[in-house]
Amino acid sequence: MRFRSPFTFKLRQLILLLAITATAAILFSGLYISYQVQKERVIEDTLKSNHVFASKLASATDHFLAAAMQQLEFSAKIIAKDITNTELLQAETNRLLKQTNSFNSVVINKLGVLKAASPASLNIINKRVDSPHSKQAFKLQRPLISRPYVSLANNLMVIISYPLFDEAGNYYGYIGGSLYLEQQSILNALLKQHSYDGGAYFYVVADDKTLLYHPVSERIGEVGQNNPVINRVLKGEDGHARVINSLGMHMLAGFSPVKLANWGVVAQRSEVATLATLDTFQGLLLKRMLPIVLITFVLIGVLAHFIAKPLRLLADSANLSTDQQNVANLKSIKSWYFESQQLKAAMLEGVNILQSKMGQLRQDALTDPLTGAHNRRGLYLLLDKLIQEQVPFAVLEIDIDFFKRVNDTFGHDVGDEVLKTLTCVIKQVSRKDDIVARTGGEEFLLILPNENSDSAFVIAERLRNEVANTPMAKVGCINVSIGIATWPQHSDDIDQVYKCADKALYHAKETGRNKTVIASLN
Ligand SMILES: Nc1nc2c(ncn2[C@@H]2O[C@H](COP(=O)(O)OP(=O)(O)OP(=O)(O)O)[C@@H](O)[C@H]2O)c(=O)[nH]1
Repeated sequence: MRFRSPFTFKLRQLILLLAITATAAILFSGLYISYQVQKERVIEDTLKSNHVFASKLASATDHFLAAAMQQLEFSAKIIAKDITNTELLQAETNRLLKQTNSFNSVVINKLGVLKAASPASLNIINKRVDSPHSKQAFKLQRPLISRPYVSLANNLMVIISYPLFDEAGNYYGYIGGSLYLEQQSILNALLKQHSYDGGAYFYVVADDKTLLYHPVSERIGEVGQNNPVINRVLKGEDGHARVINSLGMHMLAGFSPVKLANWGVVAQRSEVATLATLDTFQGLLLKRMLPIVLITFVLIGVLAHFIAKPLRLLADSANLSTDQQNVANLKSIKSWYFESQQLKAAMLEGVNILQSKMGQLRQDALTDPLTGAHNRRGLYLLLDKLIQEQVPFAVLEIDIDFFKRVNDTFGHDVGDEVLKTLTCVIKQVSRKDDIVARTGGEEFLLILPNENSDSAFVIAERLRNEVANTPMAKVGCINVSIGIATWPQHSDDIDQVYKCADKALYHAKETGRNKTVIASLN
């Protein structure tokens, strides 16, 4: 039995392992790479679209502010014609409110006294207004957009103002429009109409980082944290960036400045929300691919089985046994690809060589090397078979007469040639089923199956005469003496039969040689 380590893998398992590992590696690395590429793409697209959105909104806000400023300029020109006429001032502020619908307007003279307001409120006309914006407007005497501030009526607002000069060019004050940030205002209405969906939103910041607009209205008026995107947009930069917002979320932000007011618009979407669709898609892809992957694995398994089968069968037959069954098994293995065919051919060749070598060895073990006749072991094997099959036979013990003289006279080599020639003569006289054996120096046995003493005697005499009439090289003619015994007539013990034949031969020698003697039956 061959020893097999418990850690020895079979070829089929290895092919399977290799193929499945390779398939899984290709599949998952493909999925991973495609996910990464798509992720980068989606992020890039989102950043760009957020930037485009922020740019459009910033441009719309710029246009809105420019238009508001133009309206104020137009009113300023009308007022300049009769600047002390408070009715005219009131009429103009009323017209402005009506024209813009939610653009509350005021006229404030250079002393800070409110001269007209729409919607009109008796309580505030002729009252002093002391806002930072007024001070700046009086000082700069030019069109201005204020920073967000809390008004007397506790409203968070932005003022857009235009300077008023009389026809002589003397500075009078300014006409201003207020935009309420927390309440419904024309600015709010403008921004709200640009809804942004899919988890995206935008906000607008003033130059002091105050939130002018935010979808969560409670946050309007809040001063922005140290947000890099706000910092960049307030520096006038236009672009996009990945940023972490105040809640610690990774955001994909596009930003664009509102140049006229030095405000900034930021449109952003969380990275998680952006990639959620991609994750769902990837999950769906994996789900759809799973049956194909499983089928592939099954096919790999079947293929691995067919690839490994011939090699496994060859390995099972690789004991180089010359047993016929093993050789037949080896021949029946279907080697359907080159390597297994080569291996099978090599193994069959090896078995053939082994078979012929073993046959030769077996033959050598049973044959006399000088004459090619059976040796004693070969003879016994064949006799055992005859005895087993109960085939009667005669034993002829043949001995050369005075062979010593041949050796002494002509040498040992010539003696060897005589032994070989005698073997040929014995074989010529005998039949196919007879057994020729050399059992001693110049002693031969000829076994004649199915012959009795009498018929064996006739054959022995024919042989003796044939020998006597066959000249041997250098030596000339020689003679042989023959003793005959039969199995089972003389004895059913083969050794006893030999002894009988031996006795008969001895008798032939004693009584003059060159004769045949049948052993007596007693
Ligand atoms: N050349 C040769 N001679 C052998 C071989 N084996 C035995 N002999 C010789 O055979 C001879 C047998 O001689 P003996 O037993 O005295 O018998 P013999 O001379 O034949 O006389 P008888 O048998 O009594 O007629 C001896 O000289 C052996 O050396 C062999 O293989 N080759």
